[in-house]
Amino acid sequence: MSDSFAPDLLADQHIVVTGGGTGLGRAMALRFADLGAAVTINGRRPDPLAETVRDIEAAGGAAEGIQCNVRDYEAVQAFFEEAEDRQGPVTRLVNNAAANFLAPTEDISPNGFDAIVQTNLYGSFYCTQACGQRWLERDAEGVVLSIATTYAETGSAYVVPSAMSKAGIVAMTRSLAAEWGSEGIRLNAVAPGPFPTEGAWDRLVPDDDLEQKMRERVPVRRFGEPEELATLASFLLSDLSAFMNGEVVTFDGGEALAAGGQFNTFTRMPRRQVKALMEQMRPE
Ligand SMILES: CCCCC/C=C/C(=O)SCCNC(=O)CCNC(=O)[C@H](O)C(C)(C)COP(=O)(O)OP(=O)(O)OC[C@H]1O[C@@H](n2cnc3c(N)ncnc32)[C@H](O)[C@@H]1OP(=O)(O)O
Ligand SMILES: NC(=O)C1=CN([C@@H]2O[C@H](COP(=O)(O)OP(=O)(O)OC[C@H]3O[C@@H](n4cnc5c(N)ncnc54)[C@H](OP(=O)(O)O)[C@@H]3O)[C@@H](O)[C@H]2O)C=CC1
Repeated sequence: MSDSFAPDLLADQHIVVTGGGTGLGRAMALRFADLGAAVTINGRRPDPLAETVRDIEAAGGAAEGIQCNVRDYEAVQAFFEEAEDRQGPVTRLVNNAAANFLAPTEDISPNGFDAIVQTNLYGSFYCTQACGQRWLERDAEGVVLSIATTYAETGSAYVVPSAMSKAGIVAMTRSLAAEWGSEGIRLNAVAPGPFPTEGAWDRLVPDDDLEQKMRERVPVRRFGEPEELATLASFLLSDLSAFMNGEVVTFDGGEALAAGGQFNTFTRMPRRQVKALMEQMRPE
């Protein structure tokens, strides 16, 4: 994808992308490597990791894939040791790995709740803390970018463990932006709207009809493209955004805002019809 970033925007960076073998994580890993970064990705399944590493290397980039379950504190410690042994000090972190499913809240088992919250919230904390400890010890600057959701702010029916854990990630981002900012460590988050990845769609979009309804909720009448998110993430990890700290950037084609406006449903009607209705209501 062409963009106007300098081709070496992320040179000299070693960027960890959790869950970087698939979906949005993969798109970010590919872009970061294209902009000169050494990239280390993790995840539980070896095949997506190997495929993404292969694709990055084929494009001339540097990448390593290391299996890791971010729910496991010891595994996260071992992952960062291994990542730094292979490609040197980690300088940037993207908390992207996540778990989610649609479920009536009254039916969620303790294990189901744990699977989501431990991946999203604990996993992001373990990785962020591991990086923060290293950067503080080394007196090194660093940047953490976490992938949240728009419903971290509003809440959402049927994805309660995800909403709870993403809200926790936003709280971590804002808290550590204050705590570590003076040490040269910045933390920001992106709150994406719908991006049709296999991982999300298999678990969250039951059929074509609902997919169409989801699309119509977005004012720009389309879903996001992973490459668009990768472009924003590249900016947020680079020094171009050096003054941005503790921010949550909504990236959803206007979907979340539109959901709240009292009269936004009029935008689903043909504009000519809306104008006629409004004309009728004007006083003589
Ligand atoms: C479109 C707008 C987007 C909105 C925002 C999107 C946010 C996202 O996060 S999209 C990313 C989606 N990607 C993933 O979720 C990838 C990772 N997911 C998984 O690995 C699984 O889906 C997982 C979350 C279920 C975890 O898998 P695993 O660790 O292998 O665990 P188990 O299969 O053993 O299940 C654990 C536990 O959870 C219960 N469970 C699984 N699926 C459901 C379900 N659909 N409804 C209710 N409960 C479910 C399962 O039964 C287990 O509980 P117990 O039976 O009590 O042991
Ligand atoms: N797609 C969308 O519409 C939206 C996505 N998001 C967020 O974007 C991010 C990426 O999602 P997306 O690309 O769509 O979905 P994916 O399912 O493709 O991505 C999730 C990734 O996380 C990895 N992962 C899951 N559990 C663990 C674990 N315990 N340890 C390590 N890695 C794990 C998965 O690999 P593996 O299973 O091999 O471990 C997978 O690579 C997530 O944070 C999601 O919440 C937010 C809003 C909207």
